[in-house]
Amino acid sequence: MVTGASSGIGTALARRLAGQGYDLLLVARRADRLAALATELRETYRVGVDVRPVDLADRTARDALATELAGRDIAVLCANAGFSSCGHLRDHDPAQLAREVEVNVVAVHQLATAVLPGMLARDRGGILVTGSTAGEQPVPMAATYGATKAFLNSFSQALHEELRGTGVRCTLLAPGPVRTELYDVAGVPGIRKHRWLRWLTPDQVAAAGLAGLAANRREVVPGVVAKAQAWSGRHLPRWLLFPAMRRSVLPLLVPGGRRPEPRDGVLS
Ligand SMILES: NC(=O)C1=CN([C@@H]2O[C@H](COP(=O)(O)OP(=O)(O)OC[C@H]3O[C@@H](n4cnc5c(N)ncnc54)[C@H](OP(=O)(O)O)[C@@H]3O)[C@@H](O)[C@H]2O)C=CC1
Ligand SMILES: CC(=O)[C@H](N)C(=O)O
Repeated sequence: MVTGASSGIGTALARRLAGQGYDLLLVARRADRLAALATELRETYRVGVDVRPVDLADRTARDALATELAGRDIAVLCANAGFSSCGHLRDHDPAQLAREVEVNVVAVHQLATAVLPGMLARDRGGILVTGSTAGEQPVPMAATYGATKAFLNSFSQALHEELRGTGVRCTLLAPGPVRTELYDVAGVPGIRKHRWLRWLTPDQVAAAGLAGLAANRREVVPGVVAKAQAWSGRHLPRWLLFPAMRRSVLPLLVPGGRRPEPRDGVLS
């Protein structure tokens, strides 16, 4: 099962799993994209593909999905769907920020806890959680996003350790910059012009994540930039890290490309 299969890393995960012969259950909101991907995967790899067009921010729809999953033999859960709000927190609709928490955090937690008992009963299974290097430090201009990813990075690594000695595994996939629609959704498409971020493709990230899950690794941080982000997020004191972020990535996280000024308060 792959959430966020209609785009980016999720589509790449689905293609790679289909290539390994897995039947698939694809989840996202855009039914047309899921249907097109399902057709492609059935024709290319001769696997069975079901689609569930579900808004993971919708508790009722999510409950129904979780109930279905709890009753099915799910071999691999890729809890990947997510999105980011970028810019000042004060400029965002609180309801949309709450949806970000629902999709990025609550849905991942709910789906993982739904599949886990069945996996443990079969003593077999894998959960790949797409967190982020953004979870390794607070991220001004993406405050909600960074906090949701901090939850995922923590949760998935803790679960990895809890599952030691069982046939079930959990791996954190913590990418850095990946060339996907995430930045269009966040209103900062121009960030992709910045080549120094050494953008990875969704397929490179999906391949690394699935290889890490197969090897039962605690975490996978694909690429040089992501490794540098993760290291600095974990080890640099905030008084050094925040000024460095102000000079590098934070101005790129402002919708409309406006450079944040010191008078903006949170950045001064
Ligand atoms: N791109 C990057 O640089 C990085 C991305 N990540 C993470 O990777 C994951 C995948 O993102 P990425 O591929 O980059 O971005 P995309 O925007 O390309 O894909 C996001 C996916 O999440 C799905 N999604 C979003 N909101 C919902 C919702 N309410 N209900 C169901 N599905 C939803 C989208 O489907 P639909 O719109 O059809 O519902 C889409 O399939 C995310 O968790 C992201 O945080 C982590 C680090 C870096
Ligand atoms: C910009 C980034 O690298 C970050 N990992 C993200 O999650 O978007």
